[in-house]
Amino acid sequence: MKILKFGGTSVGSIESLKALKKVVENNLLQKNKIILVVSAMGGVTNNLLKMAEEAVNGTDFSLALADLEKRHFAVVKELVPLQQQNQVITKLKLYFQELEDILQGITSLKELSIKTKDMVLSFGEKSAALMISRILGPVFENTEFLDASQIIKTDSSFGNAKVNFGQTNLLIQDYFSQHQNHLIVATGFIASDNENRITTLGRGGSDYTAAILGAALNVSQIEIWTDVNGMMTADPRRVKKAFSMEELSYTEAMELSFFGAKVIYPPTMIPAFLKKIPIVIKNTFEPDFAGTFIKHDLKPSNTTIRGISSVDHISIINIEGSGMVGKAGFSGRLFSLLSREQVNVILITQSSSEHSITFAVNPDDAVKAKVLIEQEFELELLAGKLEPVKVENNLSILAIVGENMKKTPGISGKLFYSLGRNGVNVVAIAQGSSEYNISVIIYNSDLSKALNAVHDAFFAELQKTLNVFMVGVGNIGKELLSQIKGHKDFLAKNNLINIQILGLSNSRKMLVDAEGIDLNNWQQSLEQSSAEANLEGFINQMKTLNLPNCVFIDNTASPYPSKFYKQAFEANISVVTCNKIANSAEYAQFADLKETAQKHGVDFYYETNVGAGLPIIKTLNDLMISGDKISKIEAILSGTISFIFNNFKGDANFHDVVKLAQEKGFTEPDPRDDLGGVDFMRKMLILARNAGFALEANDVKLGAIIPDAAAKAASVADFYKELQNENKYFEKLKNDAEASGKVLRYIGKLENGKVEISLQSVGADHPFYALSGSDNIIAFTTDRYNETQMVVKGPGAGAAVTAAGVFADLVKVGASKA
Ligand SMILES: NC(=O)c1ccc[n+]([C@@H]2O[C@H](COP(=O)([O-])OP(=O)(O)OC[C@H]3O[C@@H](n4cnc5c(N)ncnc54)[C@H](O)[C@@H]3O)[C@@H](O)[C@H]2O)c1
Ligand SMILES: N[C@@H](CCO)C(=O)O
Ligand code: NA
Repeated sequence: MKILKFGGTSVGSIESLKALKKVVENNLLQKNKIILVVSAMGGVTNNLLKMAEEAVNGTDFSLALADLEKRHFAVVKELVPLQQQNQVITKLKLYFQELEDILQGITSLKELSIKTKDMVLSFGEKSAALMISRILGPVFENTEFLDASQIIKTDSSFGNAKVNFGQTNLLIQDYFSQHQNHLIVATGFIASDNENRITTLGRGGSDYTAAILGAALNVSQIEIWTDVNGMMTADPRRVKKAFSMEELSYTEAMELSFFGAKVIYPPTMIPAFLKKIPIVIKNTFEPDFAGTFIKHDLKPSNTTIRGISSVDHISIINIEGSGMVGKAGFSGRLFSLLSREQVNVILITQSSSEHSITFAVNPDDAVKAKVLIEQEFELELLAGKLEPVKVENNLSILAIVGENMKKTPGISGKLFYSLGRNGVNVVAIAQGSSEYNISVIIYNSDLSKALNAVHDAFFAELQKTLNVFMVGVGNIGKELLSQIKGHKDFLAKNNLINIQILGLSNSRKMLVDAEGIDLNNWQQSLEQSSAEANLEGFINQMKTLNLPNCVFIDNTASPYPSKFYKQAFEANISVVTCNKIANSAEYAQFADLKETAQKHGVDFYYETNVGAGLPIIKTLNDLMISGDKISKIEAILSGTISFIFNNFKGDANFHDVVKLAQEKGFTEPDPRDDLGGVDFMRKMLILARNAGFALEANDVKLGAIIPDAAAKAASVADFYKELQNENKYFEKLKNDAEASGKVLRYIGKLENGKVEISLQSVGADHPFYALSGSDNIIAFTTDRYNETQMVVKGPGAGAAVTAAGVFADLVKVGASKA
């Protein structure tokens, strides 16, 4: 035998009642013996309460009452067979007449006791159960309505009555033994006291009815039919990746729903729990969903936590002072005061110095609690033994829950790492020694970010999402987006990293879409965006969305985005860039950026600043962190210039070779930066700084490659014009070198903390002689790589290799532990 309990949303409309009927039919088809427990139609309980209040205030409740009737009659007309409709409507009319009499009584007495409220509320359950029993008549002949208030007996604490189980169990067993061949549709929530006055069972009362019946009758299963797919791993309105749990223990259900999860209210399940009756949460609107099982004997789970619960709005009250230290009775006095005055304490933490106690309450109770405490401890406050009581608002609770957490080290580490890395400030912490639950109090504005970050961190079988905002979609940026598009699925599958582009900007337009930008037509979307580019606005939107695992990518050559890196770090957003400007401006800025990123536990990756995708920064960092000392770096770090010297052969024209380099995407957006040496200078400076030298740009001795007139041309067009004029000059350079069997190379050197870059002719004996295409080469001489240098060589410019380097940096952010 099974109990099927249907909540308000499952009985709230014609559609849902049709779905309910299907569920019942399916059960009967499978020859299941079932008992139904139903709530009032969705919204009816609140309407009844409102009517009662209108009645006591002397306002007119007749419209609301008429609405209530209409709602029920509409269902009857649609779902009850025609020949029985009158009979049902007559019965319902009797109920509503009785209800009206009571409401009128309330109006004349101007008094609404909890006792009367219970009576008013009972009409919601009674009308629903009566109506549903008639809807099911055609499905099963012997369908019977049961007013369960007749067999569930309680004390007289109206509003939240205590069940007298001895008496109740006998009455239940007796009733059902006499109705063995019936399909019973019972009211939830209502009961009666010894004088047969209606009582109600408090929060989650209909679930409680199901559990009471189930336990008394020793059923094999209790099904709670609702409008969601079971219990979810986190609040699905905030965490898109939340998923339904297959099963969980009673303890876990208890912990999870203590904060948040509204699917069931587990304390009501205790009768079932004591008898080890499994409870299944099912979806009336998706009956094929298997459901979430709450039971004993669970399968071994592969996750350490079962789920994350949260309470959106709480306030905390903090009491501290010397008056509390070592005072055994202090917390007793405090908490019995709060309990006596019906202030529900959600969570408590106390420091081991006993100097302070912090507890969380509903925001509605905060002021009341403060005043109560101030009265109770007036003397201590006056004597300065307690500090003034502090209330803090706009807070939330996030709790991770799971029985597997017990005796598993590393869980709190993971929790706090993911919160910390995402810049979520933890205001207070509580963990019960049962180790089933770690709760943190955080700012409400951080709750969504925190929930998503923690969900990503613990459900490792799920992908972690990187939320990316990118400025610069030119040569490099465009290629990067195409690489991401092509490789996204692979990363999701093999590295569990899901890359979402939420923001794009070029120098004209910008586009931010919190749902993610479709990479199949990003160009069109950006072009059609109504938002003009506005970097400050872009950054603000990125910060306001406050997402976890957020990354800002700068693919521009502009100094402007780098002004925002620090703000990004401060908002716990990582930065990945191929733009060299930030790291080659003043040393103080470079140092500050590195320090800020480190302080906020986020990443700052710029591998492509030097040698594009070649592992140069990484190699240098590896040498440094392993304690090696760099004594010399020699390098060719301009892909453009390499390409030019490697192709300026035979009767090639210097101007045309430079043009070709630009067309191939090797040059900077402004090729004067390459030919004038600035780009190379920046790279040497960045290397020197990463090698530990606090150098500035003007410490670099920069030798020229091109005559001044070209280097200082007012525009790119002028620059190319100048190059045409200088062809002879370059011919001569080349011929002179060739005459002595040498080639031209633009070489940078860092030695003894000094950097110089110069144009040299080198012979075949020089390691940099044989270089082709746009190759870079870098040779590190260090304490450990002394006799033979460590050399990295390969293509050091071009959209494909550069974008790949940026991409790898991005994935590195995703691969970090939180
Ligand atoms: N070409 C290479 O091989 C290579 C290698 C390593 C690093 N890089 C670096 O890559 C960066 C980009 O080079 P590119 O060739 O793609 O440049 P590009 O001119 O093709 O593209 C630059 C993009 O940035 C946008 N942009 C510029 N200023 C902006 C602003 N203030 N706000 C928003 N968007 C802005 C432009 O609209 C454009 O979309 C440069 O910093 C360059 O040094 C290039
Ligand atoms: N313009 C640069 C790109 C790589 O940073 C070069 O030619 O080396
Ligand atoms: Na590199």
